[in-house]
Amino acid sequence: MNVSIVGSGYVGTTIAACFADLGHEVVNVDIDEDVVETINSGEAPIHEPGLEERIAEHAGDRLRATTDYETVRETDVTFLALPTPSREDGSIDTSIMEAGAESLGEALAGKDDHVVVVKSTVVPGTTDSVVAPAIERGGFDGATLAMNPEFLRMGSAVSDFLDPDKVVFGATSEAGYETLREVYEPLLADADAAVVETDLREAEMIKYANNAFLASKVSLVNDLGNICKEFGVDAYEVADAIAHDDRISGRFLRSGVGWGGSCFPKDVAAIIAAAKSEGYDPTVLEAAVELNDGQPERLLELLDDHVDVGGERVAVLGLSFKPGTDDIRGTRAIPVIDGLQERGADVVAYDPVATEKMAEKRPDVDYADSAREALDGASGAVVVTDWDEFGALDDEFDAMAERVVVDGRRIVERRDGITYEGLTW
Ligand SMILES: NC(=O)c1ccc[n+]([C@@H]2O[C@H](COP(=O)([O-])OP(=O)(O)OC[C@H]3O[C@@H](n4cnc5c(N)ncnc54)[C@H](O)[C@@H]3O)[C@@H](O)[C@H]2O)c1
Ligand SMILES: O=c1ccn([C@@H]2O[C@H](COP(=O)(O)OP(=O)(O)O[C@H]3O[C@H](CO)[C@@H](O)[C@H](O)[C@H]3O)[C@@H](O)[C@H]2O)c(=O)[nH]1
Repeated sequence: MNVSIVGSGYVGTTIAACFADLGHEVVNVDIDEDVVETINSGEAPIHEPGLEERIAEHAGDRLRATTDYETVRETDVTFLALPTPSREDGSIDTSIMEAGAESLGEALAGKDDHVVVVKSTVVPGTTDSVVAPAIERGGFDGATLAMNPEFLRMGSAVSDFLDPDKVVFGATSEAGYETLREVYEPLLADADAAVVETDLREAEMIKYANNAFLASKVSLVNDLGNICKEFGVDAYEVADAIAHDDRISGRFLRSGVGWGGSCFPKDVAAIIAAAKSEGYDPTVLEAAVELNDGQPERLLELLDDHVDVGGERVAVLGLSFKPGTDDIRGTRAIPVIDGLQERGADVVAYDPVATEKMAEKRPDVDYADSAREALDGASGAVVVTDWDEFGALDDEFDAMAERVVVDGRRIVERRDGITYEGLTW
């Protein structure tokens, strides 16, 4: 099939390269010329394992990128993979979606029909009441609308996309379902995935329910972990035991300093705001956010129990929101750094890949080139991200002025000679 994808970020580029790999002719449309050039030169505009090889193989052949929306006319179906950020009050900001949908409408004007699939995460009703009118404002009223939420994770985007546990097709007509079935046919032939066919609003809500459930699961395990800590109980032993109950499952059961990223904070905030706008207060989701917001301070209070950090050098190990990525959006490192600075500490931070991004955002922090350098002379260390290399730290701790380590991710090996505190164990 001829597939166009509007937006070449994490989602748009990943699905474009994967659809090309599955045999489709794919064009990526983006307003960013650098992104377009990068893809056309066979390189990946973002770092994801398996992406660069796929782009290198298909660019100039089954995969191309352009800033010219007119190209979508030659395709059978267009996926909108545009950002849906939060407004100040947490509600979804659809302005980028609307701008993209209007440009799409202009480009499609005069065509008989075209299937438009919303890939972005949008609150129930958006495809129908925001995207469709925007396409019409652009000048095209023949769109067959569909909604196909994406569940890939950063750091494993390609493998998550190619081997999903489910795919969700929301549509208003048989033509919409039929197109999605055809696009996904080569993927579903090899993957053991459930296919959920539903209406537009349900498809939109399934994405929020998925993220809200997982974020709340982590908040719940953090809540239980905080109780464990009060009783001197090891929350990880408890979690490993309850994980045997397949109604609970062992995934997303790692307690610690909380969840971040470009999706959980934004999406939980958006669905809370959407619920409130309809007059419903989602008590559990609000509590999940509150709990998450409190974990960095609990981490620092454990440090306070051992060191008065005012005027002291303190090492922050890990800056990305999770290992395997340089993404710092929603990272717990920011509230941890803020809390340390409020206490008058001299913060020195280290991350294997995210330092550059954090330095742009927070030039007020000192950055080290290695964990050893960050720990050198520090009167305390806090671990924010579970990078494997922190698990291998050993004599690096010997250079600390006071060997106090507070671990927010259960990654550092407890050892003789250091005062070790786990956040929930
Ligand atoms: N990042 C993830 O892990 C992930 C996973 C699942 C779902 N999602 C959802 O997918 C959507 C896209 O997220 P993302 O992370 O890929 O975004 P992103 O910010 O990485 O990329 C968006 C791209 O859209 C381009 N763009 C902006 N305006 C445009 C326009 N008018 N026309 C063409 N291109 C335009 C930008 O230049 C950018 O390259 C969001 O709704 C997000 O919530 C993201
Ligand atoms: O047991 C756990 C699991 C995760 N986390 C934290 O939760 C956050 C999110 O992690 P993860 O879900 O792996 O990262 P994302 O790449 O943000 O992926 C989420 O957000 C995407 C965008 O919507 C969805 O597509 C994915 O399905 C969903 O997992 C990170 O800060 C993790 O450190 C924990 O604290 N404990």
